[in-house]
Amino acid sequence: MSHEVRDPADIPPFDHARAEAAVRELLAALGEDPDREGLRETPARVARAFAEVTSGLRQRPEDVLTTTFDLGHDELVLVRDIELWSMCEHHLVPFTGVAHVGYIPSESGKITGLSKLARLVDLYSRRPQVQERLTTQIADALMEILEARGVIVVIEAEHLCMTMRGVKKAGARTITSAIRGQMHDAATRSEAMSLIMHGTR
Ligand SMILES: Nc1nc2c(ncn2[C@@H]2O[C@H](COP(=O)(O)OP(=O)(O)OP(=O)(O)O)[C@@H](O)[C@H]2O)c(=O)[nH]1
Ligand SMILES: [Zn+2]
Repeated sequence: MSHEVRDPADIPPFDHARAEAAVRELLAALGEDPDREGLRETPARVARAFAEVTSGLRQRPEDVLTTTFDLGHDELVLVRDIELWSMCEHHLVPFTGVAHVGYIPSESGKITGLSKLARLVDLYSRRPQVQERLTTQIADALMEILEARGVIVVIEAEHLCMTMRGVKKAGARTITSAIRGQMHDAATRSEAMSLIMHGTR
């Protein structure tokens, strides 16, 4: 059993017909009549919805972190409270919360557009995920593509698999973090963590 994440180039196109057939089969397994009026279009709708929320499987971070400029800015850049919706790979139900993404640019000051950080969060969120992997993938992409000297990613999310079913602990929030490079420096990390927790107020 491989835990390797597959390269987007090796992932076949989304198979709408197969997804529809599977949803139809699931409805039948529930004891529902997939041909009753309210459900007739459901397999096609669910297939489209899944195509959308897994579209990140076929995207590469390089495609998103396109706009980079050398501004010569080599100090911390941090975007807080990036809304995220992902899907837990264990139950295929959503987890939702916020990501805080900060990086210390390369020596030359290679930076990216701020919206690209949110696009990166979206890209990795739109895959069957676990929160830990989502967190590290964002951090690793920034280190690699921006050649950042340091990165911090903190994600705080609520998993519907823990609230709507199972242990049913509404409000329980899971916090994960990934720290890379110079962000390991105690003073830098504590500055970033304080900005994440309190902003500048
Ligand atoms: N580490 C980690 N666990 C997750 C994530 N999303 C869901 N899980 C957990 O995955 C586990 C799957 O456990 P199983 O015992 O196989 O599944 P289950 O019988 O449905 O478990 P319960 O949720 O406890 O009812 C559960 O404990 C979930 O809370 C995630 O992003 N990271
Ligand atoms: Zn789950």
